[in-house]
Amino acid sequence: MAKTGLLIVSNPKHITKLLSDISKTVQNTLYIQLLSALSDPLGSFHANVFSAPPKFSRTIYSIYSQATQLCNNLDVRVLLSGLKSAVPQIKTLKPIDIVIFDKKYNQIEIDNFIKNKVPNIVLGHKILTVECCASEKIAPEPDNRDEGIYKHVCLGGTFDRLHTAHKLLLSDAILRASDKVTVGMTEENMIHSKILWELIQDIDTRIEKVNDFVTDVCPELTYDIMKISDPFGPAIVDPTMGMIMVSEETVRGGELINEIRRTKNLEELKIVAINFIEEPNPQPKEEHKVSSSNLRLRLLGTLIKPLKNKNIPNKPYVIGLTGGIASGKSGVATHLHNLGAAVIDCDKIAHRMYSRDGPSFQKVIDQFGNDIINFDGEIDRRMLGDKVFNKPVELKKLTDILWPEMAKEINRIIKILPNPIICVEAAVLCQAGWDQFCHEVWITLVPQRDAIQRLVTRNNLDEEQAKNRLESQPSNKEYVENANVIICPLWEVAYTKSQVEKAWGLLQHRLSK
Ligand SMILES: CC(=O)SCCNC(=O)CCNC(=O)[C@H](O)C(C)(C)COP(=O)(O)OP(=O)(O)OC[C@H]1O[C@@H](n2cnc3c(N)ncnc32)[C@H](O)[C@@H]1OP(=O)(O)O
Repeated sequence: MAKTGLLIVSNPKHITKLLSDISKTVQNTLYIQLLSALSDPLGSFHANVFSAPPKFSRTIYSIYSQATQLCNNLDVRVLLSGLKSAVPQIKTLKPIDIVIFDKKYNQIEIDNFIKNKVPNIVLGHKILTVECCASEKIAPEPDNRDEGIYKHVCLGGTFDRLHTAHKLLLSDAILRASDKVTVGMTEENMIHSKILWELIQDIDTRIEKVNDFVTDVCPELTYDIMKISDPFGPAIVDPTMGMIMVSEETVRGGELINEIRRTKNLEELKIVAINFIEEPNPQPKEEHKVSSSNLRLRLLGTLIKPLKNKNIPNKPYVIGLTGGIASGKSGVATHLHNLGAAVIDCDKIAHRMYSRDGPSFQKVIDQFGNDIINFDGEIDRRMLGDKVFNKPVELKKLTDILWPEMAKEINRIIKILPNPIICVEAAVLCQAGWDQFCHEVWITLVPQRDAIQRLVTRNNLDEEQAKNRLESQPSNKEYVENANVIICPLWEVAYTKSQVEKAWGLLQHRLSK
């Protein structure tokens, strides 16, 4: 299979057939160059079949929405330079391994075209012709397209895991800009309300991906891709901006920007809204439009980080299950148990360590005093909890006593359990360094506000106490950094179970290798 393909489209109506065929031929990136149907032979390449950029908008919408349905595994990039003005050559950042035509040309035409128009092509490249008839259906065209071209166009967003709807938004902005496009990229303070925000790519990665795309599809424009920490960015102060691209659901944001511009005697921005691209195969909890949230949801249960080689025996296979307080670890452990894993509950091991006959009983009393002893001679865990939760120094004194004994006990149990897969459930597994004896780290993740709510109802704590408990633990972001697999038990039990089953199935697949 070729890594990077260049598809030369003489008639966009062929796209459906072309994309279905090409997804079997090209592996990573597919560039699409729209070629004028009137520009035969290929030698006179420049686009003139479409008269003005708004018409390209419809074609590009159609291509990206069909790409979503037919070859979502490919990074599809519709090249825009030739659509804005005649350009002598097709420039691409990645070298082309295969050129695909949608109609037959003779060998001399093809050779000349490749030689003159495609400078970034690999030696030994392939040529493919997919002959098409013109009757394929085209995706619905967006309505109310605006006709104007503006010197400086702006847009903003999070642009997590750049997908076809982002590409469409950026492409439309590029088509409508004569000089410059400014892209405002939301900083972390603006993303906390998003679903699974902890999985959003870091801002530098997001900027890099957007920059890579825009400079690839249209290197002629100037781009300013900047971080923004409020919903307006430079759009409320920059007098050179003339237009803002928004999505259907952020039109109100554009209007707010204009309200502020009016107060500063700045000209209002033309607001152009782009239609959503429909999600062809929405799964439970997913939106019906192409979205980054859907992509993040799809990560649940999958291996999000490669496994490290650890110097531990292959068998049994140990999953370290960790996650914040009240994040649903025990529920996930139960699902794993039902699937055949043995579960070691480290909270219970800790309790055993300082039970009256346990190895740490006296040390804990010596450290925290006789007043934590109950009427039955056992340590009162609630009292001990009050002494250590949200008091990092005190908690460390307790864990310094307990963890070494617990680690010994856990490793002893791992050795004697008959199950091929063992789950070690521990709230602060990685902080204790116990990920060292686990082959994988799985985490449970729920938003902080939900964990607080669970603690209030489940543990009978008031909100202040619940917050204190949470604060004595690592943040969700820290958990995510250590995770190989993430489960989000935020919704109904059946959905959590389906995530665990997915993760289990993928684990079996990994183990079979
Ligand atoms: C490396 C590990 O993760 S081992 C498992 C965690 N245990 C320890 O670190 C031992 C120290 N902790 C303890 O001895 C007890 O938790 C006490 C005495 C502080 C409190 O006892 P209890 O009130 O009975 O609470 P319990 O042991 O059920 O723990 C309550 C929650 O705090 C979590 N927790 C316990 N210790 C810690 C800790 N050191 N850091 C962060 N969270 C902790 C528990 O995992 C549990 O989470 P969950 O509600 O999501 O299941």
